[in-house]
This record gives sequence, structure tokens and C-alpha cells, in this order.
Amino acid sequence: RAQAEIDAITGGERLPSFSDRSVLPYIEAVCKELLRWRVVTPIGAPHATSEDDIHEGYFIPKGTLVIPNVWSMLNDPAVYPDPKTFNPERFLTDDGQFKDGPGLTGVFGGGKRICPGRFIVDNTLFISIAMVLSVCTVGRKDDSKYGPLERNEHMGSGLVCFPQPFSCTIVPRSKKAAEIVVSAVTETSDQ
Ligand code: HEM
Repeated sequence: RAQAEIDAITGGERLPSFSDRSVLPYIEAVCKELLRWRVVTPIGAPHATSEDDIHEGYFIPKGTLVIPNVWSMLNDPAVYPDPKTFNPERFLTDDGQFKDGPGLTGVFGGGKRICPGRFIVDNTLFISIAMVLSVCTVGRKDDSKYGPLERNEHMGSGLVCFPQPFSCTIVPRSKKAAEIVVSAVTETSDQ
């Protein structure tokens, strides 16, 4: 579906660009679902309350350490049904337009110390996914080095989580797609 959406805009003749973003809602949804499905900072960053507070009946004194359970918010079945399934469509309306999801901004923390890198993340995710999928097909692969993919497709643990090593296949979709990649690389190295 992602590739069909891109092809409808580029005609398979060029790489997608940032100016195509508003007409690629499914790619937008893929980016958001990736941030939700594999949470990079599952417990955000610790903060402290700067004054006494009451939250849902609980008294929280000034100076209390607060750790946001971002993973739980983004895996709440009441908000994101069947949360373990990668399903970009949860970020689309019935007529295929992009819709943001509750709690997703929590991925980057909040308040004065919210992640300043979130704009880089947003743009890099979009352009990388759109460009790669426009010219390549990415496939699953089991191998003797890392074993069955299912066993390795989880994230590591820690304050910052990332996928465990895994194998995959990345192949050009066509001869034309391979030519587009070569000419983009040549143009970049000429600059
Ligand atoms: C998916 C990628 C990323 C995620 C999920 C992420 C998440 C976070 C979170 C949760 C915080 C703590 C915010 C808080 O205190 O509430 C943070 C802080 C920060 N992030 Fe990111 N981040 C990402 C990428 C980046 C990138 C690419 C950069 C820089 C290019 C960056 C720079 C920073 C900096 C400098 C802070 C500290 C801000 C401060 O304490 O004032 N992050 N990030």
C-alpha cells in the first residue's frame, strides 16, 4: 500500500520529496505507527514536580520524581486496539486522511525539556521511508547468523531502546528504480 501510494504521486519516475508529504498520508501513518509500535524511549526522561500537585486524587509533593510510562500510554488497548500489531491504518480516517494519535507527542517528552530533535526525527523518518520504499522492496529474512526473525524482532531494553540485530532483504523494485538510485547518488556526490 505504501509503494502504491508513492507510485501514484511519482509515477515511478523520480524519488519522492518533502513537497509530496501532504499527499502521502499512508507514509505519514507508517512513520507515526513506527514511533508508537517500537517506542524508543519507553519511560521518557525522569522529571521532578516543581510544586505540590494532586493528580486523580493522589497528592504529589513538590520535588517528587516522576517517570512517565510512555510505553504503556502507546500500548493502551483502549486507545490503540490490538496494540502489539503494526497497523498504520490506526492513524488514518475512513477516507484515508492522516489523523494524529493521542499520547504520541509523549514519545518526545514534554514541557520545557521536550526533545528538540523531534523535528529532525519527524523529517528524517518521513523522507527515509518514502525514498527507500519508492525504489526498494524491503523483505523479511531468517538466517543462521541471527536466527528466526520472530525471535529477534523485539527492541532491546534500556532508557533508549533500539531493535536487536536482524537480517532483511533490500532489493531494487525494477531496473528503472535502480537507475533512479544511481543517478541520485551521482548527483549528490557531484555537489
Ligand atoms: C526517535 C528519536 C528520538 C526520541 C524518541 C527522543 C526522545 C527524547 C525524550 C523522551 C527526551 C526527554 C524529554 C523530557 O525531558 O521530557 C529527549 C531529550 C532530548 N533529545 Fe531527543 N529523542 C529522539 C531523537 C533526538 C535527536 C535526533 C536529537 C538531536 C539531533 C535529540 C536531542 C535531544 C536533546 C538535546 C534532549 C535534551 C533536551 C533537554 O533536556 O532540554 N533527540 N529526547
